[in-house]
Amino acid sequence: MNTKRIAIFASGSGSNAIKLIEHFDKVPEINAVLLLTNNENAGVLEKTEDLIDHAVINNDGANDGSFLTELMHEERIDYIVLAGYLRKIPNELIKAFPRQIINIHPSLLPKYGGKGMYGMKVHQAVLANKETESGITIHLVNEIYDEGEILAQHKVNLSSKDSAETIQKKVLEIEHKNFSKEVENYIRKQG
Ligand SMILES: Nc1nc2c(c(=O)[nH]1)N[C@@H](CN(C=O)c1ccc(C(=O)N[C@@H](CCC(=O)O)C(=O)O)cc1)CN2
Ligand SMILES: NCC(=O)N[C@@H]1O[C@H](COP(=O)([O-])[O-])[C@@H](O)[C@H]1O
Repeated sequence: MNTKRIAIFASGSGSNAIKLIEHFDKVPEINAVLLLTNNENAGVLEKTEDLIDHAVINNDGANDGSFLTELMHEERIDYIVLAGYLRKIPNELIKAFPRQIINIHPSLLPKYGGKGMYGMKVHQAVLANKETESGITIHLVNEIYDEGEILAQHKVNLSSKDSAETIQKKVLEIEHKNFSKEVENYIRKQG
């Protein structure tokens, strides 16, 4: 496999982005080369300033498919990995990178997905419905939030003692454990 270049998109604290960067530091054929965020105050920026190049865009840029496509081509990006990125990926970028944009969602899709379902909102909804399990979904990105082809799911058990915060903690734990490897496996499978 020729060396593949990954861009990571994140909007928040970036714990998954950091795990991805650390993981691919040890994978010679796959390089995480760019971190893009739509949030100039994102915690991920400070935490990764010495680890990876940054692209900070505003929400107009986040909505501009041709701008994002041009930027990804300029950086010779092969795969885009969304790690807590909260803006809709424009259709033009999806068309320019078919089956090359991967997202992680903190629930067992199709439950608890779609517009408005992100971060703690997901775990609050899971709690409110007294679910006995939750988990993560790693999927390809299409034009509709959280409806792309599912690549992998991993579950966690919940009890009546759980709060939204403890659910979030359990889910983050399996994200950190599984996301990087699932991304690596998928990229290797594409050759
Ligand atoms: N075209 C796609 N773009 C994105 C997808 C996708 O599947 N297709 N996944 C999301 C990530 N995500 C869930 O995994 C998600 C993120 C954000 C939202 C949402 O409702 N966002 C708000 C804006 C929030 C903000 O900017 O603060 C909104 O659109 O009103 C839903 C799901 C990434 N992009
Ligand atoms: N729908 C998208 C969504 O909710 N993504 C979720 O945002 C969190 C980002 O945490 P991080 O910034 O610490 O990686 C993660 O739990 C991720 O699954």
